[in-house]
Amino acid sequence: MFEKSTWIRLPRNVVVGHGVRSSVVEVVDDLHLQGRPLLVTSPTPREVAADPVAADFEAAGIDPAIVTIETATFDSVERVIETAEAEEVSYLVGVGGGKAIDIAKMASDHLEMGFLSVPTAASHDGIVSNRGSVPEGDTRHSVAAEPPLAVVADTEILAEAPWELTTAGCADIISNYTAVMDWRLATRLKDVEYSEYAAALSEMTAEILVDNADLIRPGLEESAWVVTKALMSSGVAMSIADSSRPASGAEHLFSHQLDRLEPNGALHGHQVGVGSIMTAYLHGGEDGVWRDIRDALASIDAPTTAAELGIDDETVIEALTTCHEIRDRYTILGDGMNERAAHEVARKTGVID
Ligand SMILES: NC(=O)C1=CN([C@@H]2O[C@H](COP(=O)(O)OP(=O)(O)OC[C@H]3O[C@@H](n4cnc5c(N)ncnc54)[C@H](O)[C@@H]3O)[C@@H](O)[C@H]2O)C=CC1
Ligand SMILES: O=C(CO)COP(=O)(O)O
Ligand SMILES: [Zn+2]
Repeated sequence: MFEKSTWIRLPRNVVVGHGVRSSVVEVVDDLHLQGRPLLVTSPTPREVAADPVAADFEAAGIDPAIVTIETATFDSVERVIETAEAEEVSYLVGVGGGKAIDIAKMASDHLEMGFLSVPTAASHDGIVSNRGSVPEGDTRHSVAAEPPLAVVADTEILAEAPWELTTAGCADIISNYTAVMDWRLATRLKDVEYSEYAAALSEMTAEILVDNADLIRPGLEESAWVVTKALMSSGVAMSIADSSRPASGAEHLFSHQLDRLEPNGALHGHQVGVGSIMTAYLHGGEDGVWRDIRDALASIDAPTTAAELGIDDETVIEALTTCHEIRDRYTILGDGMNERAAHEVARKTGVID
């Protein structure tokens, strides 16, 4: 008997384009959401977009509450939940980079409330996904969370954000190549659940981005458009898989470990990009696709070395040799690299000197 079932949760409205920030209230109306919103944001995105969105709500006769978080932690999720309860809000709007959006989606999951995603940076592929990513102690959780009811991505805001945020988003997408390699390996060796559709979508997204790399240039609003569409497509792949597997493999474990070792390190996307160069080497050796990944990253101004990340060589080696312990996710790192092997891959790929 065929007993398989799946439940894919995706946004109902996706609004992307120039000036669409001012459509948030209209989108709320289209979704028939009633009552007060709670805007969940972080300091800079608050100035850039959350305060203007709050003003749009006020102009429409809706009184929004607002909470500013600084970190992507369970404490922040707790603070947002407490604020939502105290302010008696009916739905949440995450306004910011990956951290604010992750916190909003996890809090709305707990509160059983709808949530809208309003990215202010094209820096990560959590804009649409139904996952949150949060560190706790020695580990990094990939938490099931509420997917957004709607995404409102204003390309004018995204294009005006610092350029490195956009290149980080590109690198987060390029890292899908190695994430999918790890996923297929884990399926073959450990029989982990696998979706050919999600894997294909994730790879195709990376491919389209790389093919359009010449359109990705600072100051071009079209770049924000190309990158944002890729970030959404990658997020949909995660939602189809109901796992971050299509977009997160060993290169993400490496980045998550760097976050622990060097809390003021580089952007998430930049770290996973450099990780991806090295894990591609581990998968394919000298003749594998690691050079293509490195060149694709370089072509969109993303870092390809530890020095460009601003992280010292020793920390890279420590992260490589310990990051398999971050979570129970089988990857090309297996049960861990030893120090000599880590030096070898980091040197051969030019990540360290
Ligand atoms: N849930 C998921 O599926 C995914 C989650 N993530 C998570 O997202 C986080 C990384 O996202 P990021 O956006 O890199 O981090 P972030 O949210 O810390 O943003 C990076 C910086 O950009 C600033 N910023 C944002 N918009 C700006 C604007 N318009 N102008 C000027 N500054 C602006 C922020 O204030 C912050 O300082 C990590 O915690 C990562 O684990 C990443 C990918 C997928
Ligand atoms: O960053 C992600 C995908 O780009 C997902 O994060 P996790 O590695 O925590 O699942
Ligand atoms: Zn990522």
